[in-house]
Amino acid sequence: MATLPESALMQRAAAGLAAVCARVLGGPYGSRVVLLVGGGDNGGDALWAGARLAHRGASVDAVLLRHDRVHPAGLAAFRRAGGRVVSSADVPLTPETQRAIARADLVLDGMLGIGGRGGLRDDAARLADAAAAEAGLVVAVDLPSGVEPDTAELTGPHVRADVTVTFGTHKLAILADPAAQVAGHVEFVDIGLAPYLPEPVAGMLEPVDVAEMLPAPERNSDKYRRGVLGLLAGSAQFRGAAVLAAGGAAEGGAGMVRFVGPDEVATQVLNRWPEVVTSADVADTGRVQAWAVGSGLGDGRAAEVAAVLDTGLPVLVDADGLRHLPETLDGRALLTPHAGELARMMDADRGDVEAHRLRYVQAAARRWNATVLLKGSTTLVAAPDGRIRVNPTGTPALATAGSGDVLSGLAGALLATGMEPFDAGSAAAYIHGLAGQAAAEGSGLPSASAVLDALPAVLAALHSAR
Ligand SMILES: NC(=O)C1=CN([C@@H]2O[C@H](COP(=O)(O)OP(=O)(O)OC[C@H]3O[C@@H](n4cnc5c(N)ncnc54)[C@H](O)[C@@H]3O)[C@@H](O)[C@H]2O)[C@@H](O)CC1
Ligand SMILES: [K+]
Repeated sequence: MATLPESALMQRAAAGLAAVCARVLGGPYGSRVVLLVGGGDNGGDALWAGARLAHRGASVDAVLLRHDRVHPAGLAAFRRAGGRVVSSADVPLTPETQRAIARADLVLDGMLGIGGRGGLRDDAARLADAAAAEAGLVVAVDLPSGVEPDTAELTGPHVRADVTVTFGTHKLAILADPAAQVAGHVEFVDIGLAPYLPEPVAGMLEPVDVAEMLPAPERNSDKYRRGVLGLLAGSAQFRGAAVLAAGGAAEGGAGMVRFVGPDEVATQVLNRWPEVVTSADVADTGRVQAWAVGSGLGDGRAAEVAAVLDTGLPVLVDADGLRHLPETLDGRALLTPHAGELARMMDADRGDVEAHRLRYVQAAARRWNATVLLKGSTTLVAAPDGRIRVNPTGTPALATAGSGDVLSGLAGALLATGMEPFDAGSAAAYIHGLAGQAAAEGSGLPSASAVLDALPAVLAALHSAR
């Protein structure tokens, strides 16, 4: 801001914001727009964008949260463009403002942005409710007002947006749950901040990042170059888990899978994946480069999990395997709990974990000195050194039995190629999410087997993105 004329950044933000609004309205001419305007620069963005929409023929009303604190230049521009203020001093929610919201094609939420803390209060909360209940589209300016910008938590009343237009850089609150769940579709407006931004607190992979992480299939590849995975999964009770995890590894590019388990499970794995080699004991398994343990293991089997952890190889621990973790690990493990499993590991309440996903995943990574991948609608991956990645792919349709087993085999296969656990976990979550999306396109609510079937095409597309 110091290098630019006054309000230059706000003008860039408002121009991008107005363009998105115009697009979602299908053209602003003749549409009704209501601005909810807070006292800070977030409100200023809304007023400047409202002025642009009014210039293009929209009928724009503004509800000011506080008449004594409003962006002065933004308000002046809004009035010059023909915009009307429909609230009266310090009474934002009147029958008139309520009517305006109910009639609006689009409500632009400019109450709070990155300066907001602690949720919406009183009138602001009631305006958010009115917009959610009655308005057409709700477009949030920068962030849905009331969410916690830096922790992605919901600590009080907040806006529920259909679209969020964010400026300059992505904020955690629009990437990570629970806050991301109220952001709707996210549009990014570049206002030229990139050279000035500090190191990011979290990363998000793009297709080319994942493609570059994957080992290139080489002509002279032998199975050890592609990675050999040891798999300790499944039980008499949960045989399918072993079949799906083996499939995740086999379809995920493993050079070979060495399965350990009781005969009745091994038979079923072999029926589906004849390329798998089986043995009855961890000690009898031939050479492997990484292990995946835990999917469908059931209770017990602690000694086998301990034997795997003792090998000193990179190990992925999933599901029931997470019951048998030692006090600490050696930094080479990848733990893949869902919120319920993480709650049990941390002796916490599941609801508390869901409300503070970022905090818990980082705490677990520190506590076990391991990379922790927390599954869920937005998967988070935390390294013990504090790095965080948020996974952008996936679909709610992935919340299906066996989907986690596929992920564990796939992530294990990537570990076996020599990728560090942080990369293996985040790349696997990315690929698994894409496979879920592809499978959902086919059938709406795909089974875990359908996700598995989608893996080869997704991997082939990523390889060609290099
Ligand atoms: N910083 C930048 O480079 C840019 C910022 N822009 C906009 O400016 C916004 C940030 O503006 P501000 O820093 O003025 O802050 P906000 O507009 O987010 O919030 C205004 C003020 O409200 C108060 N407040 C905090 N929590 C509250 C609560 N729960 N209830 C009521 N009041 C509360 C605080 O004093 C805060 O400073 C961004 O989100 C973005 O929309 C854009 O104009 C583009 C450039
Ligand atoms: K906002």
